[in-house]
Amino acid sequence: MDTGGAQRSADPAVQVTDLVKRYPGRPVNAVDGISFAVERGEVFGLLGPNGAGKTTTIGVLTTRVLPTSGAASVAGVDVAADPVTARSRLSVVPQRPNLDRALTARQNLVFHAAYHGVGRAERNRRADALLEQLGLGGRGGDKVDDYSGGMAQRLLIARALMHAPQVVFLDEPSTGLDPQARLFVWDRVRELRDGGITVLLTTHDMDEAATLSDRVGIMDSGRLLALDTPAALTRSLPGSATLDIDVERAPEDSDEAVLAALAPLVERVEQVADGSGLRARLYLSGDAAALVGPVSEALNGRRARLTGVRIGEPSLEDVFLSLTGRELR
Ligand SMILES: Nc1ncnc2c1ncn2[C@@H]1O[C@H](COP(=O)(O)OP(=O)(O)OP(=O)(O)O)[C@@H](O)[C@H]1O
Repeated sequence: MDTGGAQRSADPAVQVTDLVKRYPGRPVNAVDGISFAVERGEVFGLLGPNGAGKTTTIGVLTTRVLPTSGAASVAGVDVAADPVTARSRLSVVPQRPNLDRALTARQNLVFHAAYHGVGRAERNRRADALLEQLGLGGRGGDKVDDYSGGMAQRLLIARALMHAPQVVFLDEPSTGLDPQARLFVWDRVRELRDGGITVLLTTHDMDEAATLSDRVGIMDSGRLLALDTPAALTRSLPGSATLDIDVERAPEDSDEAVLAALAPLVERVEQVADGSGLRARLYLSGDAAALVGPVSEALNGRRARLTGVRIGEPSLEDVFLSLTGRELR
Protein backbone atom coordinates (compact mmCIF):
# COMPACT_ATOMS: atom_id res chain seq x y z
CA MET A 1 0.00 0.00 0.00
CA ASP A 2 1.27 3.46 -0.85
CA THR A 3 0.87 5.11 2.53
CA GLY A 4 2.94 8.05 1.30
CA GLY A 5 0.23 8.76 -1.28
CA ALA A 6 -2.52 8.37 1.29
CA GLN A 7 -0.72 10.75 3.59
CA ARG A 8 -0.15 13.26 0.81
CA SER A 9 -3.84 13.31 -0.07
CA ALA A 10 -4.56 14.60 3.43
CA ASP A 11 -2.11 17.49 2.95
CA PRO A 12 -3.54 20.85 2.03
CA ALA A 13 -3.25 21.74 -1.67
CA VAL A 14 -1.40 24.93 -0.81
CA GLN A 15 0.46 25.70 2.39
CA VAL A 16 2.05 29.08 3.06
CA THR A 17 3.97 29.66 6.30
CA ASP A 18 5.36 33.02 7.44
CA LEU A 19 6.03 33.99 3.84
CA VAL A 20 8.03 37.17 3.28
CA LYS A 21 9.10 38.70 -0.04
CA ARG A 22 11.11 41.87 -0.29
CA TYR A 23 12.12 42.96 -3.79
CA PRO A 24 15.69 44.28 -4.04
CA GLY A 25 15.97 48.01 -3.35
CA ARG A 26 12.45 48.22 -1.93
CA PRO A 27 11.97 49.80 1.52
CA VAL A 28 9.07 47.53 2.54
CA ASN A 29 8.09 43.90 2.12
CA ALA A 30 5.74 43.19 -0.80
CA VAL A 31 4.56 40.15 1.18
CA ASP A 32 4.98 40.68 4.89
CA GLY A 33 4.75 37.40 6.79
CA ILE A 34 1.57 35.64 5.67
CA SER A 35 0.37 32.13 6.51
CA PHE A 36 -2.61 30.24 5.13
CA ALA A 37 -3.62 26.84 3.78
CA VAL A 38 -5.91 25.96 0.88
CA GLU A 39 -7.71 22.63 1.14
CA ARG A 40 -7.87 20.22 -1.76
CA GLY A 41 -10.83 20.88 -4.04
CA GLU A 42 -11.35 24.37 -2.63
CA VAL A 43 -11.70 27.63 -4.53
CA PHE A 44 -9.71 30.12 -2.47
CA GLY A 45 -9.77 33.84 -3.25
CA LEU A 46 -7.09 36.35 -2.32
CA LEU A 47 -8.87 39.70 -2.29
CA GLY A 48 -7.11 43.04 -2.01
CA PRO A 49 -6.39 46.33 -3.77
CA ASN A 50 -3.60 46.93 -6.28
CA GLY A 51 -0.22 46.49 -4.66
CA ALA A 52 -1.54 44.33 -1.79
CA GLY A 53 0.94 41.56 -2.62
CA LYS A 54 -1.43 39.09 -4.28
CA THR A 55 0.55 38.65 -7.50
CA THR A 56 3.77 38.30 -5.54
CA THR A 57 2.20 35.56 -3.41
CA ILE A 58 1.11 33.72 -6.56
CA GLY A 59 4.57 34.36 -8.01
CA VAL A 60 6.17 32.50 -5.11
CA LEU A 61 3.65 29.66 -5.24
CA THR A 62 4.17 29.20 -8.98
CA THR A 63 8.01 29.27 -8.63
CA ARG A 64 8.40 32.55 -10.55
CA VAL A 65 9.40 34.62 -7.50
CA LEU A 66 11.96 33.50 -4.92
CA PRO A 67 10.77 34.03 -1.36
CA THR A 68 12.91 36.10 1.01
CA SER A 69 11.93 33.87 3.95
CA GLY A 70 9.21 31.49 5.02
CA ALA A 71 7.92 28.39 3.27
CA ALA A 72 5.42 27.59 0.55
CA SER A 73 4.28 24.27 -0.85
CA VAL A 74 1.88 23.26 -3.59
CA ALA A 75 0.40 19.75 -3.84
CA GLY A 76 2.81 18.69 -1.11
CA VAL A 77 5.93 19.99 -2.90
CA ASP A 78 8.14 22.75 -1.46
CA VAL A 79 8.19 25.27 -4.30
CA ALA A 80 11.59 26.74 -3.47
CA ALA A 81 13.32 23.39 -2.86
CA ASP A 82 11.83 21.51 -5.82
CA PRO A 83 10.42 23.95 -8.36
CA VAL A 84 10.49 21.45 -11.23
CA THR A 85 8.22 18.93 -9.50
CA ALA A 86 6.03 21.76 -8.21
CA ARG A 87 5.58 23.07 -11.76
CA SER A 88 4.41 19.65 -12.95
CA ARG A 89 1.57 19.75 -10.41
CA LEU A 90 0.43 23.34 -10.77
CA SER A 91 -0.65 25.69 -13.50
CA VAL A 92 -0.95 29.42 -13.76
CA VAL A 93 -3.32 31.63 -15.70
CA PRO A 94 -1.35 34.87 -15.62
CA GLN A 95 -2.65 38.42 -15.36
CA ARG A 96 -1.10 39.42 -18.66
CA PRO A 97 -1.68 36.97 -21.50
CA ASN A 98 1.66 35.38 -22.39
CA LEU A 99 0.44 33.29 -25.28
CA ASP A 100 2.65 32.91 -28.34
CA ARG A 101 0.85 35.20 -30.74
CA ALA A 102 2.66 33.85 -33.80
CA LEU A 103 1.20 30.37 -33.22
CA THR A 104 -2.31 29.09 -33.62
CA ALA A 105 -4.43 28.57 -30.52
CA ARG A 106 -4.12 24.79 -30.82
CA GLN A 107 -0.34 24.97 -31.23
CA ASN A 108 -0.14 27.01 -28.02
CA LEU A 109 -1.89 24.18 -26.20
CA VAL A 110 0.01 21.32 -27.79
CA PHE A 111 3.46 22.91 -27.36
CA HIS A 112 2.72 23.63 -23.71
CA ALA A 113 1.78 19.99 -23.10
CA ALA A 114 4.87 18.78 -25.00
CA TYR A 115 7.02 20.96 -22.74
CA HIS A 116 5.44 19.18 -19.79
CA GLY A 117 6.13 15.76 -21.27
CA VAL A 118 2.58 14.82 -22.27
CA GLY A 119 2.69 12.23 -25.11
CA ARG A 120 1.69 13.18 -28.66
CA ALA A 121 -1.65 11.33 -28.87
CA GLU A 122 -2.69 12.49 -25.41
CA ARG A 123 -1.80 16.14 -26.02
CA ASN A 124 -3.74 16.18 -29.27
CA ARG A 125 -6.73 14.62 -27.54
CA ARG A 126 -6.57 17.09 -24.65
CA ALA A 127 -6.17 20.10 -26.96
CA ASP A 128 -9.30 19.18 -28.92
CA ALA A 129 -11.30 18.43 -25.75
CA LEU A 130 -10.23 21.66 -24.03
CA LEU A 131 -10.83 23.87 -27.06
CA GLU A 132 -14.34 22.44 -27.17
CA GLN A 133 -14.86 22.80 -23.41
CA LEU A 134 -13.72 26.43 -23.41
CA GLY A 135 -16.01 27.33 -26.28
CA LEU A 136 -13.17 27.59 -28.81
CA GLY A 137 -14.05 24.52 -30.87
CA GLY A 138 -13.54 25.35 -34.54
CA ARG A 139 -11.19 28.25 -33.68
CA GLY A 140 -8.13 26.16 -32.79
CA GLY A 141 -6.50 26.87 -36.14
CA ASP A 142 -6.75 30.67 -35.73
CA LYS A 143 -3.67 32.69 -34.88
CA VAL A 144 -3.84 33.97 -31.30
CA ASP A 145 -3.35 37.44 -32.73
CA ASP A 146 -6.88 37.20 -34.14
CA TYR A 147 -8.39 36.35 -30.74
CA SER A 148 -10.43 38.79 -28.65
CA GLY A 149 -9.44 39.43 -25.03
CA GLY A 150 -12.14 37.05 -23.77
CA MET A 151 -11.04 34.28 -26.17
CA ALA A 152 -7.39 34.72 -25.15
CA GLN A 153 -8.40 34.37 -21.50
CA ARG A 154 -10.25 31.14 -22.29
CA LEU A 155 -7.26 29.84 -24.21
CA LEU A 156 -5.04 30.63 -21.20
CA ILE A 157 -7.34 28.48 -19.06
CA ALA A 158 -7.26 25.69 -21.64
CA ARG A 159 -3.47 25.86 -21.74
CA ALA A 160 -3.30 25.73 -17.95
CA LEU A 161 -5.21 22.44 -18.00
CA MET A 162 -3.13 20.73 -20.70
CA HIS A 163 -0.78 19.01 -18.25
CA ALA A 164 -3.54 17.97 -15.84
CA PRO A 165 -2.44 20.06 -12.84
CA GLN A 166 -3.71 19.52 -9.29
CA VAL A 167 -3.74 23.22 -8.42
CA VAL A 168 -4.57 26.10 -10.78
CA PHE A 169 -3.64 29.71 -9.98
CA LEU A 170 -5.66 32.44 -11.65
CA ASP A 171 -4.31 35.98 -11.31
CA GLU A 172 -7.16 38.49 -11.73
CA PRO A 173 -9.07 36.08 -14.02
CA SER A 174 -11.69 38.52 -15.27
CA THR A 175 -9.93 41.89 -15.24
CA GLY A 176 -10.66 43.73 -18.47
CA LEU A 177 -13.29 41.24 -19.66
CA ASP A 178 -16.79 42.28 -20.66
CA PRO A 179 -19.63 41.02 -18.41
CA GLN A 180 -20.49 38.06 -20.64
CA ALA A 181 -16.88 36.88 -20.91
CA ARG A 182 -16.55 37.32 -17.16
CA LEU A 183 -19.53 35.05 -16.46
CA PHE A 184 -18.10 32.47 -18.87
CA VAL A 185 -14.79 32.47 -17.00
CA TRP A 186 -16.63 32.17 -13.68
CA ASP A 187 -18.48 29.08 -14.95
CA ARG A 188 -15.18 27.54 -16.04
CA VAL A 189 -13.70 28.15 -12.59
CA ARG A 190 -16.65 26.31 -11.04
CA GLU A 191 -16.10 23.45 -13.48
CA LEU A 192 -12.47 23.19 -12.40
CA ARG A 193 -13.55 22.80 -8.81
CA ASP A 194 -16.24 20.27 -9.79
CA GLY A 195 -13.48 18.34 -11.56
CA GLY A 196 -11.54 18.11 -8.28
CA ILE A 197 -8.96 20.78 -9.12
CA THR A 198 -7.95 23.22 -6.39
CA VAL A 199 -8.19 26.85 -7.47
CA LEU A 200 -6.41 29.83 -5.96
CA LEU A 201 -7.47 33.10 -7.55
CA THR A 202 -6.56 36.70 -6.89
CA THR A 203 -8.94 39.56 -7.44
CA HIS A 204 -9.66 43.11 -6.42
CA ASP A 205 -13.31 42.54 -7.29
CA MET A 206 -15.38 41.72 -4.22
CA ASP A 207 -18.22 40.25 -6.32
CA GLU A 208 -15.81 37.87 -7.96
CA ALA A 209 -14.32 36.88 -4.61
CA ALA A 210 -17.71 36.41 -2.95
CA THR A 211 -19.31 34.57 -5.87
CA LEU A 212 -16.55 32.14 -6.67
CA SER A 213 -14.65 31.48 -3.47
CA ASP A 214 -15.33 28.92 -0.78
CA ARG A 215 -13.04 31.00 1.44
CA VAL A 216 -11.52 34.43 1.02
CA GLY A 217 -8.28 35.87 2.38
CA ILE A 218 -8.29 39.67 2.53
CA MET A 219 -4.87 41.16 1.82
CA ASP A 220 -3.54 44.69 2.20
CA SER A 221 0.04 46.01 2.27
CA GLY A 222 1.53 42.52 2.17
CA ARG A 223 -0.48 41.22 5.11
CA LEU A 224 -3.41 38.88 5.44
CA LEU A 225 -6.02 40.78 7.46
CA ALA A 226 -8.83 38.22 7.59
CA LEU A 227 -9.61 34.76 6.25
CA ASP A 228 -12.97 33.00 6.25
CA THR A 229 -15.98 32.12 4.11
CA PRO A 230 -17.55 35.18 2.43
CA ALA A 231 -20.68 34.74 4.56
CA ALA A 232 -18.74 34.55 7.82
CA LEU A 233 -16.68 37.61 6.88
CA THR A 234 -19.74 39.76 6.24
CA ARG A 235 -21.53 38.31 9.29
CA SER A 236 -18.66 39.57 11.42
CA LEU A 237 -19.74 43.14 10.66
CA PRO A 238 -22.23 44.92 12.89
CA GLY A 239 -25.65 45.60 11.34
CA SER A 240 -27.55 43.97 8.49
CA ALA A 241 -27.99 47.02 6.23
CA THR A 242 -25.86 49.93 5.10
CA LEU A 243 -26.65 53.54 4.29
CA ASP A 244 -24.01 55.44 2.34
CA ILE A 245 -24.24 59.18 2.80
CA ASP A 246 -22.65 62.21 1.17
CA VAL A 247 -22.53 65.24 3.42
CA GLU A 248 -21.79 68.92 2.92
CA ARG A 249 -20.71 70.14 6.33
CA ALA A 250 -20.29 73.67 7.69
CA PRO A 251 -16.73 74.94 7.03
CA GLU A 252 -16.06 75.55 10.73
CA ASP A 253 -17.16 72.00 11.68
CA SER A 254 -15.01 68.85 11.46
CA ASP A 255 -15.69 65.48 9.77
CA GLU A 256 -15.18 63.73 13.10
CA ALA A 257 -17.71 65.90 14.95
CA VAL A 258 -20.34 65.46 12.22
CA LEU A 259 -19.94 61.68 12.20
CA ALA A 260 -19.95 61.55 16.01
CA ALA A 261 -23.38 63.23 15.90
CA LEU A 262 -24.66 60.31 13.76
CA ALA A 263 -23.12 57.53 15.85
CA PRO A 264 -26.03 57.23 18.36
CA LEU A 265 -28.45 56.55 15.47
CA VAL A 266 -26.67 53.47 14.09
CA GLU A 267 -24.50 50.51 15.07
CA ARG A 268 -21.36 51.79 13.44
CA VAL A 269 -20.13 54.72 11.37
CA GLU A 270 -17.24 54.35 8.93
CA GLN A 271 -15.82 57.33 7.06
CA VAL A 272 -15.03 56.57 3.43
CA ALA A 273 -11.76 58.27 2.60
CA ASP A 274 -11.88 58.79 -1.15
CA GLY A 275 -10.81 62.43 -1.25
CA SER A 276 -14.17 63.75 -2.48
CA GLY A 277 -15.83 65.54 0.41
CA LEU A 278 -17.35 63.90 3.46
CA ARG A 279 -18.66 60.41 2.75
CA ALA A 280 -19.57 57.77 5.28
CA ARG A 281 -21.15 54.35 5.51
CA LEU A 282 -23.61 53.76 8.31
CA TYR A 283 -24.22 50.17 9.46
CA LEU A 284 -27.58 49.43 11.03
CA SER A 285 -30.11 46.72 11.76
CA GLY A 286 -33.59 47.22 10.36
CA ASP A 287 -34.92 49.58 7.70
CA ALA A 288 -32.22 51.80 6.22
CA ALA A 289 -34.76 54.00 4.41
CA ALA A 290 -36.44 54.88 7.71
CA LEU A 291 -33.16 56.27 8.93
CA VAL A 292 -32.74 58.86 6.17
CA GLY A 293 -35.01 61.38 7.99
CA PRO A 294 -33.29 61.16 11.40
CA VAL A 295 -29.84 61.30 9.77
CA SER A 296 -30.84 64.38 7.81
CA GLU A 297 -32.20 66.02 10.95
CA ALA A 298 -29.08 65.28 12.97
CA LEU A 299 -26.99 66.79 10.16
CA ASN A 300 -29.17 69.88 9.95
CA GLY A 301 -28.61 70.32 13.68
CA ARG A 302 -24.93 70.87 12.85
CA ARG A 303 -25.65 73.07 9.85
CA ALA A 304 -24.65 70.20 7.57
CA ARG A 305 -26.62 68.99 4.55
CA LEU A 306 -27.31 65.47 3.31
CA THR A 307 -26.51 65.57 -0.42
CA GLY A 308 -26.68 61.87 -1.33
CA VAL A 309 -27.85 58.51 0.05
CA ARG A 310 -27.51 54.89 -1.09
CA ILE A 311 -28.96 51.83 0.60
CA GLY A 312 -27.14 48.50 0.53
CA GLU A 313 -26.18 45.34 2.35
CA PRO A 314 -22.79 44.68 3.93
CA SER A 315 -20.41 43.02 1.49
CA LEU A 316 -16.76 42.02 1.38
CA GLU A 317 -16.13 45.64 0.42
CA ASP A 318 -17.44 46.60 3.87
CA VAL A 319 -15.25 44.01 5.52
CA PHE A 320 -12.26 45.61 3.79
CA LEU A 321 -13.44 49.09 4.77
CA SER A 322 -13.86 48.09 8.41
CA LEU A 323 -10.39 46.48 8.43
CA THR A 324 -8.53 49.32 6.70
CA GLY A 325 -10.72 52.45 6.72
CA ARG A 326 -10.37 52.54 2.92
CA GLU A 327 -12.47 51.38 0.00
CA LEU A 328 -11.19 48.43 -1.97
CA ARG A 329 -10.50 50.42 -5.13
N1 LIG B 1 9.33 42.84 -9.72
C1 LIG B 1 9.12 43.74 -8.76
N2 LIG B 1 10.14 44.54 -8.33
C2 LIG B 1 9.94 45.45 -7.35
N3 LIG B 1 8.77 45.65 -6.73
C3 LIG B 1 7.72 44.91 -7.11
C4 LIG B 1 7.84 43.92 -8.15
N4 LIG B 1 6.63 43.33 -8.30
C5 LIG B 1 5.79 43.91 -7.40
N5 LIG B 1 6.44 44.87 -6.69
C6 LIG B 1 5.87 45.68 -5.59
O1 LIG B 1 5.39 44.81 -4.59
C7 LIG B 1 4.15 45.27 -4.06
C8 LIG B 1 3.10 44.18 -4.23
O2 LIG B 1 2.81 44.04 -5.63
P1 LIG B 1 1.88 42.88 -6.20
O3 LIG B 1 1.91 42.97 -7.68
O4 LIG B 1 2.25 41.60 -5.56
O5 LIG B 1 0.46 43.32 -5.66
P2 LIG B 1 -0.99 42.89 -6.17
O6 LIG B 1 -1.82 42.80 -4.95
O7 LIG B 1 -0.91 41.69 -7.01
O8 LIG B 1 -1.43 44.11 -7.04
P3 LIG B 1 -1.91 44.11 -8.57
O9 LIG B 1 -3.32 43.72 -8.53
O10 LIG B 1 -1.69 45.53 -8.96
O11 LIG B 1 -1.02 43.16 -9.31
C9 LIG B 1 3.83 46.56 -4.80
O12 LIG B 1 4.29 47.62 -3.98
C10 LIG B 1 4.66 46.47 -6.05
O13 LIG B 1 5.03 47.75 -6.49
